[in-house]
Amino acid sequence: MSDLLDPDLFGQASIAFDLDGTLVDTAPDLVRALNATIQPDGLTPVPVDDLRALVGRGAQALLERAYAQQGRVLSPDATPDLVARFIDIYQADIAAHSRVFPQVETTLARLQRAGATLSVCTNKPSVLSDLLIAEFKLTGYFARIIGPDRTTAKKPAADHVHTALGTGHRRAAMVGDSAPDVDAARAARVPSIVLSYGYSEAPAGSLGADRLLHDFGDIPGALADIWRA
Ligand SMILES: O=C(O)COP(=O)(O)O
Ligand SMILES: [Mg+2]
Repeated sequence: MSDLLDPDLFGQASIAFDLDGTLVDTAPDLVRALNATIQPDGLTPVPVDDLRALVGRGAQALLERAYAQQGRVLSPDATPDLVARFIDIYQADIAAHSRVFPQVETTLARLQRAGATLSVCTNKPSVLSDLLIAEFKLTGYFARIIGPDRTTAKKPAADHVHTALGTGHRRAAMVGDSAPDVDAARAARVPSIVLSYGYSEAPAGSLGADRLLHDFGDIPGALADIWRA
């Protein structure tokens, strides 16, 4: 495989990436922080394998879903404190056991070298996203890191994808792992790629993305196919 991507194709492209389950395998630290947050409230620990059904719609949804899974209702009054507690615990050791997925860094570097604008479009709060990306020394790859608090409406809303992509590009794409990513891309009228290893509640192949990939390194080839079609 040639390392050089066609600058005519990629040089005018803007590509938005989801974070949890797409760029970084954050499940071990998310589940540790989640369990430390909910156990004092009498809930039983969530196994890491159950996390894929809970992640993808932000920190508050993560907690609400964990409560619902155990037949408990998270009262609106208690929610802000609980979200704050979760964020504190998670932030304190955000990258203890999380890992960047294989091929992410080399692929981002190839896309960047070809002139593509790269961004992050995540439902993870921006303060956590900035920190996590910095911990793994990936900040320099991204023109923008857009959490739900840096746009008018979060994924699956089109606005989130538009804010991440910016303006002035001729080609665009959204790369993610779950329904909010594909639905936001569709709403923004942008092609989507889904990585099968992520945290989708539904089977990744059923989400309706333009391409389903098993390896992050296959993204440039898939984008070239999509954009040349
Ligand atoms: O924090 C979440 O729930 C989801 O984050 P993501 O959008 O990067 O997958
Ligand atoms: Mg995700």
